[in-house]
Amino acid sequence: MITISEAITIVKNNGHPLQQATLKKVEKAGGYQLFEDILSPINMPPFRQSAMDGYAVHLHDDLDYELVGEVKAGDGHTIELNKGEAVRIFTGAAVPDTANAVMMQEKVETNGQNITIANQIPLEHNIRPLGEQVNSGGIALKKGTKLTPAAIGYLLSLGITEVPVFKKPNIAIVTTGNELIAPGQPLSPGKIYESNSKMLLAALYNLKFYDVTLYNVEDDYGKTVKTLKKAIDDNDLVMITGGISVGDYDFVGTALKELKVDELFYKVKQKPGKPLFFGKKDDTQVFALPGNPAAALSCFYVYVYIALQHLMSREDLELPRIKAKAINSFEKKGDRPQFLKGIYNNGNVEILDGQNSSMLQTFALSNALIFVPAEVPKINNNDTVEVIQLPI
Ligand SMILES: Nc1nc2c(c(=O)[nH]1)N[C@H]1C(S)=C(S)[C@@H](COP(=O)(O)OP(=O)(O)OC[C@H]3O[C@@H](n4cnc5c(N)ncnc54)[C@H](O)[C@@H]3O)O[C@H]1N2
Ligand code: MOO
Repeated sequence: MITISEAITIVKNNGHPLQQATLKKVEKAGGYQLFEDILSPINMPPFRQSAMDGYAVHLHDDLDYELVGEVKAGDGHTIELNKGEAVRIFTGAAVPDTANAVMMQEKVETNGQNITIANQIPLEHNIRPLGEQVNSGGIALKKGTKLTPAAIGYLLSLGITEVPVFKKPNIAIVTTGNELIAPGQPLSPGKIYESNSKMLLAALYNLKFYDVTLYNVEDDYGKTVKTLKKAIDDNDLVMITGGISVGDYDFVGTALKELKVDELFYKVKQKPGKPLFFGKKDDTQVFALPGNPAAALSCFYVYVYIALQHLMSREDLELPRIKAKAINSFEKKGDRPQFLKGIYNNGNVEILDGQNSSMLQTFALSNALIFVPAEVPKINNNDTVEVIQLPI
Protein backbone atom coordinates (compact mmCIF):
# COMPACT_ATOMS: atom_id res chain seq x y z
CA MET A 1 0.00 0.00 0.00
CA ILE A 2 1.51 3.35 -1.00
CA THR A 3 1.01 6.80 0.51
CA ILE A 4 -1.19 9.53 -0.91
CA SER A 5 1.77 11.67 -1.92
CA GLU A 6 3.47 8.71 -3.63
CA ALA A 7 0.26 7.99 -5.52
CA ILE A 8 -0.12 11.64 -6.56
CA THR A 9 3.48 11.69 -7.79
CA ILE A 10 2.93 8.52 -9.83
CA VAL A 11 -0.19 10.01 -11.47
CA LYS A 12 1.73 13.21 -12.25
CA ASN A 13 4.72 11.31 -13.67
CA ASN A 14 2.62 9.10 -15.87
CA GLY A 15 0.36 11.72 -17.42
CA HIS A 16 0.97 13.40 -20.72
CA PRO A 17 -0.39 16.37 -22.65
CA LEU A 18 -2.75 15.42 -25.44
CA GLN A 19 -1.16 17.55 -28.15
CA GLN A 20 -3.90 17.09 -30.73
CA ALA A 21 -5.90 19.75 -32.50
CA THR A 22 -9.55 19.70 -33.39
CA LEU A 23 -11.55 22.28 -35.31
CA LYS A 24 -14.42 23.82 -33.32
CA LYS A 25 -17.15 26.25 -34.22
CA VAL A 26 -16.30 29.40 -32.28
CA GLU A 27 -19.64 29.51 -30.49
CA LYS A 28 -19.09 25.96 -29.24
CA ALA A 29 -15.44 26.45 -28.27
CA GLY A 30 -16.02 27.91 -24.79
CA GLY A 31 -13.49 26.55 -22.29
CA TYR A 32 -11.20 25.16 -25.00
CA GLN A 33 -7.68 26.52 -25.55
CA LEU A 34 -6.39 27.71 -28.91
CA PHE A 35 -4.06 25.24 -30.60
CA GLU A 36 -2.29 27.96 -32.58
CA ASP A 37 -2.05 31.75 -32.90
CA ILE A 38 -5.18 33.10 -34.59
CA LEU A 39 -4.56 35.87 -37.13
CA SER A 40 -7.18 38.46 -37.78
CA PRO A 41 -8.63 38.42 -41.31
CA ILE A 42 -9.71 42.07 -40.97
CA ASN A 43 -8.80 45.33 -39.31
CA MET A 44 -10.83 45.83 -36.14
CA PRO A 45 -12.56 48.19 -36.28
CA PRO A 46 -12.73 47.76 -40.04
CA PHE A 47 -13.16 51.53 -40.58
CA ARG A 48 -12.75 54.72 -38.56
CA GLN A 49 -15.78 54.52 -36.29
CA SER A 50 -17.62 57.24 -34.48
CA ALA A 51 -17.63 56.60 -30.72
CA MET A 52 -20.48 59.07 -30.13
CA ASP A 53 -23.78 60.32 -31.45
CA GLY A 54 -22.93 63.84 -32.62
CA TYR A 55 -21.20 65.62 -35.48
CA ALA A 56 -18.13 64.67 -37.49
CA VAL A 57 -16.23 67.75 -38.50
CA HIS A 58 -13.37 68.79 -40.74
CA LEU A 59 -11.62 70.92 -38.12
CA HIS A 60 -10.83 74.57 -38.67
CA ASP A 61 -9.98 77.49 -36.35
CA ASP A 62 -13.60 78.55 -35.80
CA LEU A 63 -16.29 76.89 -33.61
CA ASP A 64 -18.98 77.25 -36.31
CA TYR A 65 -19.47 74.57 -38.97
CA GLU A 66 -21.76 74.12 -41.93
CA LEU A 67 -23.85 70.92 -41.88
CA VAL A 68 -23.55 69.06 -45.22
CA GLY A 69 -25.06 65.63 -44.61
CA GLU A 70 -25.67 62.63 -42.36
CA VAL A 71 -24.05 59.20 -41.81
CA LYS A 72 -25.93 56.52 -39.90
CA ALA A 73 -24.48 53.26 -38.50
CA GLY A 74 -24.26 50.84 -41.41
CA ASP A 75 -24.15 53.53 -44.13
CA GLY A 76 -21.48 52.76 -46.71
CA HIS A 77 -21.44 56.03 -48.62
CA THR A 78 -18.73 58.63 -48.23
CA ILE A 79 -19.30 62.33 -47.94
CA GLU A 80 -16.57 64.79 -48.84
CA LEU A 81 -16.09 67.49 -46.19
CA ASN A 82 -14.16 70.66 -46.75
CA LYS A 83 -12.57 72.52 -43.86
CA GLY A 84 -15.31 74.01 -41.67
CA GLU A 85 -17.94 71.46 -42.72
CA ALA A 86 -19.72 68.90 -40.55
CA VAL A 87 -21.98 65.88 -40.93
CA ARG A 88 -24.51 64.49 -38.47
CA ILE A 89 -23.13 61.12 -37.29
CA PHE A 90 -24.16 58.31 -34.96
CA THR A 91 -22.29 55.87 -32.73
CA GLY A 92 -20.73 53.06 -34.77
CA ALA A 93 -21.06 54.88 -38.10
CA ALA A 94 -18.13 55.18 -40.51
CA VAL A 95 -16.48 58.56 -40.13
CA PRO A 96 -15.89 60.13 -43.58
CA ASP A 97 -12.19 60.14 -44.56
CA THR A 98 -12.27 63.92 -44.77
CA ALA A 99 -13.63 64.34 -41.22
CA ASN A 100 -10.99 64.43 -38.49
CA ALA A 101 -12.95 64.70 -35.22
CA VAL A 102 -16.37 63.96 -33.73
CA MET A 103 -18.09 66.23 -31.23
CA MET A 104 -20.76 64.64 -29.02
CA GLN A 105 -24.17 66.19 -29.60
CA GLU A 106 -24.50 67.38 -25.99
CA LYS A 107 -21.73 69.89 -26.74
CA VAL A 108 -23.19 71.20 -29.98
CA GLU A 109 -25.72 73.93 -30.67
CA THR A 110 -27.64 73.64 -33.90
CA ASN A 111 -29.04 76.48 -35.93
CA GLY A 112 -30.61 75.27 -39.18
CA GLN A 113 -27.78 74.26 -41.51
CA ASN A 114 -25.13 75.51 -39.08
CA ILE A 115 -23.74 74.13 -35.84
CA THR A 116 -21.53 75.58 -33.14
CA ILE A 117 -19.32 73.32 -31.09
CA ALA A 118 -18.65 74.21 -27.45
CA ASN A 119 -14.86 74.19 -27.64
CA GLN A 120 -11.93 73.26 -29.82
CA ILE A 121 -11.23 69.53 -29.96
CA PRO A 122 -8.09 67.60 -30.87
CA LEU A 123 -7.61 65.63 -34.07
CA GLU A 124 -9.33 62.21 -34.11
CA HIS A 125 -11.40 63.11 -31.02
CA ASN A 126 -14.13 60.45 -30.45
CA ILE A 127 -12.99 58.44 -33.48
CA ARG A 128 -12.05 54.79 -32.98
CA PRO A 129 -9.03 54.31 -35.22
CA LEU A 130 -8.99 51.72 -38.00
CA GLY A 131 -7.43 48.51 -36.61
CA GLU A 132 -7.37 49.91 -33.06
CA GLN A 133 -7.89 46.43 -31.56
CA VAL A 134 -6.06 44.39 -34.19
CA ASN A 135 -4.79 44.88 -37.71
CA SER A 136 -5.56 42.57 -40.60
CA GLY A 137 -2.94 39.77 -40.49
CA GLY A 138 -2.01 40.58 -36.89
CA ILE A 139 -2.30 38.09 -34.02
CA ALA A 140 -5.84 38.26 -32.71
CA LEU A 141 -5.30 35.72 -29.91
CA LYS A 142 -2.25 33.66 -29.02
CA LYS A 143 -1.91 29.87 -28.93
CA GLY A 144 -3.03 28.54 -25.55
CA THR A 145 -5.57 31.30 -24.88
CA LYS A 146 -8.58 29.91 -23.05
CA LEU A 147 -11.76 30.78 -24.86
CA THR A 148 -13.90 32.79 -22.45
CA PRO A 149 -17.24 34.33 -23.49
CA ALA A 150 -15.32 37.55 -24.22
CA ALA A 151 -12.82 35.69 -26.42
CA ILE A 152 -15.70 34.06 -28.31
CA GLY A 153 -17.30 37.45 -28.87
CA TYR A 154 -13.98 38.93 -29.99
CA LEU A 155 -13.28 36.13 -32.52
CA LEU A 156 -16.80 36.41 -33.93
CA SER A 157 -16.37 40.21 -34.18
CA LEU A 158 -13.47 39.46 -36.51
CA GLY A 159 -15.70 37.23 -38.63
CA ILE A 160 -13.91 34.06 -37.50
CA THR A 161 -16.32 31.12 -37.29
CA GLU A 162 -14.02 28.12 -36.64
CA VAL A 163 -10.80 27.74 -34.65
CA PRO A 164 -8.33 24.91 -34.02
CA VAL A 165 -8.33 24.09 -30.32
CA PHE A 166 -6.56 21.55 -28.15
CA LYS A 167 -8.62 18.40 -28.36
CA LYS A 168 -10.06 17.26 -25.10
CA PRO A 169 -9.58 13.63 -24.13
CA ASN A 170 -12.08 10.90 -24.92
CA ILE A 171 -13.10 9.58 -21.55
CA ALA A 172 -14.80 6.32 -20.60
CA ILE A 173 -16.80 5.71 -17.45
CA VAL A 174 -17.36 2.01 -16.80
CA THR A 175 -19.69 0.93 -14.03
CA THR A 176 -19.67 -2.64 -12.79
CA GLY A 177 -22.05 -4.63 -10.65
CA ASN A 178 -25.08 -6.96 -10.78
CA GLU A 179 -26.81 -4.86 -8.15
CA LEU A 180 -27.14 -1.77 -10.33
CA ILE A 181 -30.48 -0.58 -11.71
CA ALA A 182 -30.94 2.54 -13.82
CA PRO A 183 -32.76 5.29 -11.88
CA GLY A 184 -36.34 5.52 -13.06
CA GLN A 185 -36.84 1.74 -13.06
CA PRO A 186 -38.59 -0.03 -10.16
CA LEU A 187 -36.13 -1.09 -7.45
CA SER A 188 -36.22 -4.87 -6.84
CA PRO A 189 -34.82 -6.64 -3.73
CA GLY A 190 -31.04 -6.50 -3.37
CA LYS A 191 -30.66 -3.87 -6.09
CA ILE A 192 -29.55 -0.25 -5.81
CA TYR A 193 -29.81 2.64 -8.20
CA GLU A 194 -26.71 3.20 -10.31
CA SER A 195 -25.44 6.67 -9.54
CA ASN A 196 -21.67 6.65 -10.06
CA SER A 197 -21.71 7.01 -13.84
CA LYS A 198 -23.85 10.14 -13.98
CA MET A 199 -22.16 11.58 -10.89
CA LEU A 200 -18.74 11.29 -12.55
CA LEU A 201 -20.22 12.51 -15.83
CA ALA A 202 -21.52 15.59 -13.99
CA ALA A 203 -18.08 16.14 -12.47
CA LEU A 204 -16.54 15.91 -15.95
CA TYR A 205 -19.09 18.27 -17.51
CA ASN A 206 -18.44 20.68 -14.67
CA LEU A 207 -14.77 20.69 -15.71
CA LYS A 208 -15.86 21.09 -19.35
CA PHE A 209 -14.96 17.59 -20.52
CA TYR A 210 -17.74 16.54 -22.85
CA ASP A 211 -16.38 13.62 -24.87
CA VAL A 212 -17.52 10.91 -22.50
CA THR A 213 -18.81 7.41 -23.20
CA LEU A 214 -20.63 5.40 -20.55
CA TYR A 215 -20.28 1.62 -20.32
CA ASN A 216 -21.99 -0.71 -17.90
CA VAL A 217 -21.08 -4.31 -17.23
CA GLU A 218 -22.45 -6.94 -14.90
CA ASP A 219 -20.25 -9.05 -12.61
CA ASP A 220 -19.14 -11.47 -15.32
CA TYR A 221 -15.47 -11.98 -16.05
CA GLY A 222 -15.71 -12.45 -19.83
CA LYS A 223 -18.01 -9.46 -20.25
CA THR A 224 -15.79 -7.35 -17.99
CA VAL A 225 -12.72 -8.12 -20.13
CA LYS A 226 -14.62 -7.36 -23.35
CA THR A 227 -16.09 -4.09 -22.08
CA LEU A 228 -12.84 -2.87 -20.59
CA LYS A 229 -10.96 -3.71 -23.81
CA LYS A 230 -13.33 -1.57 -25.84
CA ALA A 231 -13.22 1.27 -23.28
CA ILE A 232 -9.41 1.23 -23.24
CA ASP A 233 -9.03 0.93 -27.02
CA ASP A 234 -11.40 3.84 -27.73
CA ASN A 235 -10.44 6.35 -25.05
CA ASP A 236 -7.58 8.41 -23.63
CA LEU A 237 -8.69 7.94 -20.04
CA VAL A 238 -10.84 5.24 -18.47
CA MET A 239 -12.57 5.43 -15.10
CA ILE A 240 -14.01 2.20 -13.79
CA THR A 241 -16.09 2.10 -10.63
CA GLY A 242 -16.56 -0.95 -8.45
CA GLY A 243 -15.29 -4.49 -8.67
CA ILE A 244 -11.73 -3.55 -7.71
CA SER A 245 -11.73 -4.94 -4.16
CA VAL A 246 -11.09 -8.53 -3.11
CA GLY A 247 -14.55 -10.11 -3.36
CA ASP A 248 -15.15 -13.26 -5.43
CA TYR A 249 -17.05 -11.18 -7.97
CA ASP A 250 -14.60 -8.29 -8.15
CA PHE A 251 -13.27 -8.99 -11.65
CA VAL A 252 -11.79 -5.65 -12.60
CA GLY A 253 -8.25 -6.28 -11.31
CA THR A 254 -7.85 -9.64 -13.10
CA ALA A 255 -9.47 -8.29 -16.26
CA LEU A 256 -7.00 -5.39 -16.35
CA LYS A 257 -4.14 -7.87 -15.94
CA GLU A 258 -5.44 -9.99 -18.82
CA LEU A 259 -5.66 -6.86 -20.95
CA LYS A 260 -2.01 -6.10 -20.11
CA VAL A 261 -2.72 -2.80 -18.44
CA ASP A 262 0.52 -1.92 -16.58
CA GLU A 263 -0.25 -1.51 -12.91
CA LEU A 264 1.31 1.70 -11.58
CA PHE A 265 -0.28 1.34 -8.17
CA TYR A 266 -3.05 -0.57 -6.46
CA LYS A 267 -4.18 0.39 -2.95
CA VAL A 268 -3.43 3.71 -1.35
CA LYS A 269 -3.22 4.30 2.39
CA GLN A 270 -6.18 6.66 2.59
CA LYS A 271 -9.80 6.86 3.62
CA PRO A 272 -11.90 6.77 1.56
CA GLY A 273 -10.55 5.10 -1.53
CA LYS A 274 -8.16 2.43 -0.27
CA PRO A 275 -8.57 0.02 -3.20
CA LEU A 276 -7.76 2.65 -5.85
CA PHE A 277 -5.96 1.30 -8.94
CA PHE A 278 -4.02 3.31 -11.51
CA GLY A 279 -2.46 1.84 -14.63
CA LYS A 280 -1.65 2.45 -18.25
CA LYS A 281 -2.10 0.62 -21.51
CA ASP A 282 -0.10 2.37 -24.21
CA ASP A 283 -1.23 6.00 -23.90
CA THR A 284 -4.52 5.26 -22.16
CA GLN A 285 -4.64 5.94 -18.44
CA VAL A 286 -6.87 3.66 -16.42
CA PHE A 287 -8.28 4.45 -12.99
CA ALA A 288 -10.26 1.79 -11.18
CA LEU A 289 -12.12 3.73 -8.52
CA PRO A 290 -13.83 2.08 -5.57
CA GLY A 291 -17.52 1.39 -6.11
CA ASN A 292 -18.53 3.21 -2.93
CA PRO A 293 -19.84 6.48 -4.39
CA ALA A 294 -18.21 8.95 -1.98
CA ALA A 295 -14.89 7.11 -2.34
CA ALA A 296 -15.16 7.21 -6.14
CA LEU A 297 -15.81 10.97 -6.19
CA SER A 298 -13.10 11.73 -3.65
CA CYS A 299 -10.57 9.78 -5.77
CA PHE A 300 -11.79 11.62 -8.85
CA TYR A 301 -10.94 15.01 -7.32
CA VAL A 302 -7.63 13.97 -5.78
CA TYR A 303 -6.19 11.77 -8.57
CA VAL A 304 -8.19 11.67 -11.84
CA TYR A 305 -8.33 15.48 -11.83
CA ILE A 306 -4.52 15.57 -12.13
CA ALA A 307 -4.51 13.27 -15.17
CA LEU A 308 -7.21 15.39 -16.83
CA GLN A 309 -5.34 18.65 -16.28
CA HIS A 310 -2.17 17.03 -17.61
CA LEU A 311 -3.97 15.89 -20.77
CA MET A 312 -5.05 19.51 -21.28
CA SER A 313 -1.45 20.80 -20.88
CA ARG A 314 -2.45 22.84 -17.83
CA GLU A 315 0.17 24.01 -15.37
CA ASP A 316 -1.77 23.63 -12.12
CA LEU A 317 -2.38 19.92 -11.99
CA GLU A 318 -3.95 19.67 -8.55
CA LEU A 319 -6.99 21.35 -7.07
CA PRO A 320 -6.07 24.33 -4.88
CA ARG A 321 -5.29 23.53 -1.26
CA ILE A 322 -5.74 26.28 1.29
CA LYS A 323 -5.57 26.61 5.06
CA ALA A 324 -8.78 27.08 7.03
CA LYS A 325 -9.93 27.12 10.63
CA ALA A 326 -12.03 24.16 11.74
CA ILE A 327 -15.24 25.29 13.43
CA ASN A 328 -15.94 21.88 14.94
CA SER A 329 -14.02 18.80 15.96
CA PHE A 330 -13.50 15.37 14.44
CA GLU A 331 -11.96 12.20 15.80
CA LYS A 332 -10.22 10.01 13.25
CA LYS A 333 -10.59 6.24 13.56
CA GLY A 334 -7.70 4.09 12.36
CA ASP A 335 -4.35 5.19 11.00
CA ARG A 336 -5.25 6.02 7.37
CA PRO A 337 -5.02 9.69 6.35
CA GLN A 338 -8.50 10.88 5.58
CA PHE A 339 -10.31 13.19 3.19
CA LEU A 340 -13.35 14.56 5.02
CA LYS A 341 -16.34 16.22 3.45
CA GLY A 342 -16.96 19.74 4.68
CA ILE A 343 -18.29 23.20 4.02
CA TYR A 344 -15.71 25.94 3.53
CA ASN A 345 -16.80 29.52 4.04
CA ASN A 346 -14.59 32.58 4.29
CA GLY A 347 -11.58 31.00 6.03
CA ASN A 348 -13.62 28.60 8.18
CA VAL A 349 -14.51 25.01 7.52
CA GLU A 350 -17.21 22.84 9.04
CA ILE A 351 -16.58 19.10 9.11
CA LEU A 352 -19.83 17.31 8.35
CA ASP A 353 -21.31 14.24 10.01
CA GLY A 354 -21.54 11.07 7.95
CA GLN A 355 -18.11 10.51 6.45
CA ASN A 356 -18.64 6.91 5.35
CA SER A 357 -17.48 6.16 1.82
CA SER A 358 -20.92 4.85 0.89
CA MET A 359 -22.60 8.16 1.79
CA LEU A 360 -23.30 10.77 -0.81
CA GLN A 361 -25.75 12.66 1.40
CA THR A 362 -22.88 14.46 3.16
CA PHE A 363 -20.89 14.96 -0.05
CA ALA A 364 -23.99 16.56 -1.58
CA LEU A 365 -23.72 19.37 0.97
CA SER A 366 -19.95 19.83 0.68
CA ASN A 367 -17.81 22.25 -1.23
CA ALA A 368 -14.49 21.09 0.17
CA LEU A 369 -12.44 18.12 1.29
CA ILE A 370 -10.47 18.47 4.51
CA PHE A 371 -7.22 16.55 4.55
CA VAL A 372 -6.33 14.86 7.83
CA PRO A 373 -2.77 13.47 7.79
CA ALA A 374 -2.02 10.00 9.16
CA GLU A 375 -0.33 11.33 12.30
CA VAL A 376 -3.25 13.60 13.31
CA PRO A 377 -5.71 11.60 15.47
CA LYS A 378 -8.11 14.45 16.12
CA ILE A 379 -9.11 17.82 14.74
CA ASN A 380 -10.14 20.27 17.45
CA ASN A 381 -12.30 23.32 17.12
CA ASN A 382 -10.09 26.24 15.93
CA ASP A 383 -7.34 23.98 14.55
CA THR A 384 -5.84 25.06 11.24
CA VAL A 385 -6.53 22.40 8.62
CA GLU A 386 -5.74 21.85 4.95
CA VAL A 387 -8.72 22.17 2.67
CA ILE A 388 -9.12 21.16 -0.95
CA GLN A 389 -11.61 23.44 -2.67
CA LEU A 390 -13.88 21.49 -4.98
CA PRO A 391 -14.67 22.79 -8.46
CA ILE A 392 -18.44 22.83 -8.02
N1 LIG B 1 -12.56 -7.96 2.53
C1 LIG B 1 -12.47 -6.68 2.16
N2 LIG B 1 -13.56 -6.09 1.71
C2 LIG B 1 -13.50 -4.79 1.33
C3 LIG B 1 -12.30 -4.08 1.44
C4 LIG B 1 -11.15 -4.76 1.90
O1 LIG B 1 -10.06 -4.20 1.99
N3 LIG B 1 -11.29 -6.06 2.23
N4 LIG B 1 -12.29 -2.76 1.10
C5 LIG B 1 -13.52 -2.05 1.25
C6 LIG B 1 -13.41 -0.74 0.71
S1 LIG B 1 -12.48 0.38 1.62
C7 LIG B 1 -14.06 -0.34 -0.41
S2 LIG B 1 -13.99 1.31 -0.89
C8 LIG B 1 -14.87 -1.26 -1.19
C9 LIG B 1 -14.53 -1.13 -2.65
O2 LIG B 1 -15.12 -2.16 -3.34
P1 LIG B 1 -15.20 -2.23 -4.92
O3 LIG B 1 -14.44 -1.13 -5.52
O4 LIG B 1 -14.88 -3.59 -5.34
O5 LIG B 1 -16.72 -1.87 -5.20
P2 LIG B 1 -17.99 -2.78 -5.15
O6 LIG B 1 -17.81 -3.86 -4.14
O7 LIG B 1 -18.36 -3.18 -6.52
O8 LIG B 1 -19.02 -1.74 -4.61
C10 LIG B 1 -18.88 -1.10 -3.36
C11 LIG B 1 -20.20 -0.42 -3.00
O9 LIG B 1 -20.49 0.58 -3.95
C12 LIG B 1 -21.75 0.36 -4.59
N5 LIG B 1 -21.65 0.71 -6.00
C13 LIG B 1 -20.83 0.15 -6.89
N6 LIG B 1 -21.01 0.70 -8.11
C14 LIG B 1 -21.96 1.62 -7.96
C15 LIG B 1 -22.58 2.52 -8.86
N7 LIG B 1 -22.23 2.56 -10.15
N8 LIG B 1 -23.52 3.37 -8.39
C16 LIG B 1 -23.86 3.34 -7.07
N9 LIG B 1 -23.30 2.50 -6.17
C17 LIG B 1 -22.38 1.64 -6.61
C18 LIG B 1 -21.94 -1.12 -4.41
O10 LIG B 1 -23.28 -1.51 -4.49
C19 LIG B 1 -21.37 -1.35 -3.03
O11 LIG B 1 -22.28 -0.98 -2.03
O12 LIG B 1 -14.64 -2.58 -0.81
C20 LIG B 1 -14.68 -2.78 0.61
N10 LIG B 1 -14.64 -4.17 0.86
O1 MOO C 1 -11.60 2.96 0.84
MO1 MOO C 1 -13.12 2.58 1.11
O2 MOO C 1 -13.40 3.86 0.02
O3 MOO C 1 -12.64 3.39 2.64
O4 MOO C 1 -14.56 2.77 1.84
